[in-house]
Amino acid sequence: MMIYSEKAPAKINLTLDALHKREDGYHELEMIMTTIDLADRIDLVETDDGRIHMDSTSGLVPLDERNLAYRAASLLRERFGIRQGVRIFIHKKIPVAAGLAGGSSDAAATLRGLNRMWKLGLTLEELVKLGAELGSDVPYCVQMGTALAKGRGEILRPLPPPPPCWVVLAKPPHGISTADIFRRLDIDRISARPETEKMIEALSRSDYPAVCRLLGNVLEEVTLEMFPEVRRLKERIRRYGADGVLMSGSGPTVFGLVDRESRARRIVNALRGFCRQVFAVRMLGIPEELSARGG
Ligand SMILES: C[C@](O)(CO)[C@H](O)COP(=O)(O)OP(=O)(O)OC[C@H]1O[C@@H](n2ccc(N)nc2=O)[C@H](O)[C@@H]1O
Ligand SMILES: Nc1ncnc2c1ncn2[C@@H]1O[C@H](COP(=O)(O)OP(=O)(O)OP(=O)(O)O)[C@@H](O)[C@H]1O
Repeated sequence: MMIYSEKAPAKINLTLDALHKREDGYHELEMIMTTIDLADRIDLVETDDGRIHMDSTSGLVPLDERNLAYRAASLLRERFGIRQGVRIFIHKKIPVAAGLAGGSSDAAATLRGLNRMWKLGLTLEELVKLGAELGSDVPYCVQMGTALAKGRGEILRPLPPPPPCWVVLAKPPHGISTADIFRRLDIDRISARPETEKMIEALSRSDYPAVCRLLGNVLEEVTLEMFPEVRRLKERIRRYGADGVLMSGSGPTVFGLVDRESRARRIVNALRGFCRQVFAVRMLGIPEELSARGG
């Protein structure tokens, strides 16, 4: 029995800007995302019953067609007339409904893995296009690394990786509905927008202080207003010594950037009493680090 394993890493937003609301109800976005060393693992095994089976170490993810990984498999089966079935096992490490693109990354890893298993011969570009049919974050998750994403998230431009540093993440206990946060966003009342171009320049110079200073996310105001504990968590991470702090995606996960592992560990220990899900991980913005399969 052959197992096809794929690593499904989480992302964080270094910037997130919403330019306007579109006719299709989605928001025109401009955001910089980078991959971090916090990952699910997807194991795929072929079955001959022509069905999609799902299982997971987490009780928090749906195990039917509501799961984005299920939908990824279903999309490939229909589009390419595949008869075989598949058993998808998700080893869940990424917190659910956290703003870290966990479900999207699982779907992207499923696309990559099934492309190998079913020998579809699809290029990364073709997989990115298929990913766009599944969700706004899926195209980026197919590609991984550091990228500027525009449109709904499907127009991608690779960027240089962030300077080497540590990321401390804290996820408050409740999950957040992305749709809910976008619904409450008032585009005309955004008080501070990230300077996307300057962030791109900072990445090109590998300028760590500038990257920390330029972190920005227009959804933060909305989420912080709704959940004061997320604001307090953010303040705490800064107080404990992070060089830059931001909420990722629509939240509620908040992250801090730190230049040394010892400082990252210290912040994690200080946060433990306030938050159950705390992690210190490295950025994975470099392509060689991402090409290692499995995990
Ligand atoms: C906030 C981010 O996480 C940033 O990375 C993503 O843009 C959200 O990505 P996602 O969870 O894959 O999003 P989807 O499942 O496509 O959309 C969830 C909901 O978010 C809102 N949404 C999402 C993306 C976008 N560009 N504009 C939107 O308004 C829509 O109401 C949509 O119904
Ligand atoms: N494979 C999956 N892993 C986690 N959640 C999934 C998965 N498939 C579907 N879901 C559903 O999607 C919802 C959002 O979960 P997810 O962890 O992807 O959120 P997120 O990290 O906020 O995503 P994003 O940053 O892309 O908005 C969950 O409430 C869950 O019911």
